[in-house]
Amino acid sequence: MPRQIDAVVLAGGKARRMDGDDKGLVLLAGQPLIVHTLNRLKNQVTRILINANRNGDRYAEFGHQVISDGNLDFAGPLAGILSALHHTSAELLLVVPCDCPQLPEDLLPRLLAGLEQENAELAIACDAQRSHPVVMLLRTELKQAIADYLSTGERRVEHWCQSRKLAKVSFADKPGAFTNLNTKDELTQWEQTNH
Ligand SMILES: Nc1nc2c(ncn2[C@@H]2O[C@H](COP(=O)(O)OP(=O)(O)OP(=O)(O)O)[C@@H](O)[C@H]2O)c(=O)[nH]1
Repeated sequence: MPRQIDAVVLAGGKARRMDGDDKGLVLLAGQPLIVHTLNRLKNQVTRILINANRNGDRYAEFGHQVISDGNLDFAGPLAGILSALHHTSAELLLVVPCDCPQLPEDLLPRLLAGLEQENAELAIACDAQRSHPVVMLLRTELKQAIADYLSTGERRVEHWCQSRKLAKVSFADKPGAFTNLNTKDELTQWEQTNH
């Protein structure tokens, strides 16, 4: 039987560098930023959750279930991942941020291949420069481990990833695939380069 894999798009941050505007909803080339990300994901998984801590009604218009961090509001991306793990019965969860408009369309199969080859608990994406720990595929059985980590007051997603059996999957052949947009200037620059 094929594996069930759900995805969560993290849009639950404070977006301070975006002047506090809700990052998933800022417009890029005429569409909310998260729509670019959703378009990259929609052919890769059957079910997508959107994790957002404000403007839930707006996010619901995109046609996917919206979840918040609950009582862990704004505790960082791991809190969003934990919330998604509470809302899935899938075996694996694909995690992406809302601000990466050029995510690879073969993200899932490549992360899955890396995870299986190394019999890892989670696989994170890397490019030629660095790792991107909020672009990951993880086994949902890690839910308790994340809850335990957060309950100690720790928040660091990369630190947590390093503490588990981790596969790093290279996308060095796709420069710019994980370009993320954090400021209004970066949105403008991206529009000028890509349109
Ligand atoms: N659920 C949830 N997601 C978060 C939280 N903080 C960051 N994220 C998400 O994690 C991804 C990377 O976040 P950053 O860009 O580092 O943080 P940000 O809050 O969005 O932006 P800055 O405040 O400008 O750093 C984005 O998709 C965020 O929406 C949080 O507290 N909860």
